[in-house]
Amino acid sequence: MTWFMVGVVVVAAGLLRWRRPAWYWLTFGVVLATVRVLVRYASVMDACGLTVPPSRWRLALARVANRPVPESRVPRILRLRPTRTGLVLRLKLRPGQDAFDVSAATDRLRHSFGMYGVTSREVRSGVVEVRMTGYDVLKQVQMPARTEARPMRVPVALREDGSVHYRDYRAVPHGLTLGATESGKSVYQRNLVAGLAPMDVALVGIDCKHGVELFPLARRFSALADNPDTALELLEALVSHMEEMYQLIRAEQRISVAVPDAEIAADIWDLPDDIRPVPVVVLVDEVAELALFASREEEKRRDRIITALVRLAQLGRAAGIYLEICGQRFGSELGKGITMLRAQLTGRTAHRVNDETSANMAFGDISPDAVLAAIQIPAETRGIAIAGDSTGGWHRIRTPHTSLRQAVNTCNKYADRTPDVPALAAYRPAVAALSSARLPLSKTAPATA
Ligand SMILES: Nc1ncnc2c1ncn2[C@@H]1O[C@H](COP(=O)(O)OP(=O)(O)OP(=O)(O)O)[C@@H](O)[C@H]1O
Repeated sequence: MTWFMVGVVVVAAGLLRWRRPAWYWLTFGVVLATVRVLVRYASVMDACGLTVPPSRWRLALARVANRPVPESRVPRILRLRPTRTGLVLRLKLRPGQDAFDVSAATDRLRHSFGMYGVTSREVRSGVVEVRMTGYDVLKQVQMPARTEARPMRVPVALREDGSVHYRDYRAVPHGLTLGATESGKSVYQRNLVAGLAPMDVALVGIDCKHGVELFPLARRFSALADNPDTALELLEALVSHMEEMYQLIRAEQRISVAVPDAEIAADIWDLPDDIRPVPVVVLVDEVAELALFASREEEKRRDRIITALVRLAQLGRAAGIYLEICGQRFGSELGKGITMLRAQLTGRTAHRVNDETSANMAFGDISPDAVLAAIQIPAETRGIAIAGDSTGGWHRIRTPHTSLRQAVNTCNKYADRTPDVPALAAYRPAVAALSSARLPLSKTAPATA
C-alpha cells in the first residue's frame, strides 16, 4: 500500500512537471530544489571554482594546533528564499572573490543544481544575489497576483529570472518598442495600456494603422488620432500643453522662491497635489507611417511631426509627458531627426527582428550583448523581447498574452478615470458615436446569418 502511494505521488509529480510546471514547482519542486541546493552547496561551489583557499593564518593555526589542513572556503549563504518561480540565494563573497566570478559560473550552477535558469547580480559590495528559476517561466507567462504599486510604474511583463518587469515612466520617461511584423508589439502595447488604465494618467494615442489597435480602447483615451494630419495637430497641441505645464512650474517656483526653506519645484511631481496636472502617456503605433511621405506637402507635414516629437522627447519629462513609440524599424532611413529622437527614447524593447540592423536600431548605442540577444529571439515564441535601458542592463521578457477583448474590457472598466486635458479636448474620441456606430452592425448580423 505504501509503495502504491509513493508510486501515485511520483506519477502525479511527473505529470504535473510535464503539463503544469508552475504547479509542480509550488507543490514538489520548491522543496526538492531547496534540499538539493543546501545538500550540494559546498561540492557545487567547489566544482564551479567558487571557493577560496584557506587564509595563511588559518593554515598557521592548524599547523600550531596540529590539526588537519583546513578546507577551501565557499561563499557564505546569507539567505535562501523560495519564490513563486524559483529560489533566490544571497551570498557573501570571500576575500578575493568578485561578482564577476559568480556571473561567469551561472551556467555551471544551473546544471549542477538542476535548475532551469540562473542569473546573478551584485546587490552591494561583496554580496551577490543568485536568482534561480525552477522552470521556463516565459513559456506561459503568469504575472503574480500582487505587484509593487507605484505611480507611473506598470508591471508589464515577466523576466526570465521570474521577477516582474516594470515600465517605470518616472525612471525612464520615453520608450521605443521595435519588432518585425507578428512579433508581439501590439500585445506589449495592450499590456501597457491595460496596466496604465487604473492609474491617474491621461492616455493619448496615435495609430496610423487606421486606428485598428488603439481605437477599440478609446473609452480610456483622452485623445486619439488615426491619420498623419490629425497626428500633427494632436502633437502640436501636446507641445502647447507642455509649454503650459512649464508656465505652471515657473509660477509655482516664483511663489516658493520667496518662502525660506520651501522646496523648489523642478517638475510636475514636485508641485502640490492640488495643482499637479495629470501626467500624459503618448502611445504611437507604427511610427514609420508618420515619417513616410510621397509629396512635398507630406514632407513638410512629416518634418513638423518629427520636430514636435523631438521637442516632446527633449522637454516632456518635467511636464509629465512620456512617449511610448512603437514600430518595425526606427533608423536614419526614416529621414532627418530620427536618430536625434531615438537618442531620447532610452527605454528600449526589441521583439524578434528580421536582421542585425534592426537589432542595432534598438540596442546598438546601448549594449552589444543585447543586440546579440535580440537577434537570437526565435520566431516561434512570439512576445519574447529584450528590454534594456541606457544603463546597459537588459533582460529577456515576455508579456502575458492579453487579447484585444481583455484590453478593451479593462479600458471600459476604468473609462470613468479618463481625464479631460483641455489642450487636447478637440481630439477626445467621441465614445457615444463609437458605440452607436456598432449598433447597426450587431443588428444586421442575425439578419445576414
Ligand atoms: N506575449 C505573448 N504571448 C503569447 N503570444 C503572443 C504574445 N505576444 C504576441 N503573441 C502572438 O503573436 C501574434 C502577433 O502579435 P502582435 O499582433 O502583437 O504582433 P505585432 O508585432 O504587433 O504585429 P504587426 O506589426 O503585424 O501588427 C498574436 O496574435 C499572438 O497570438
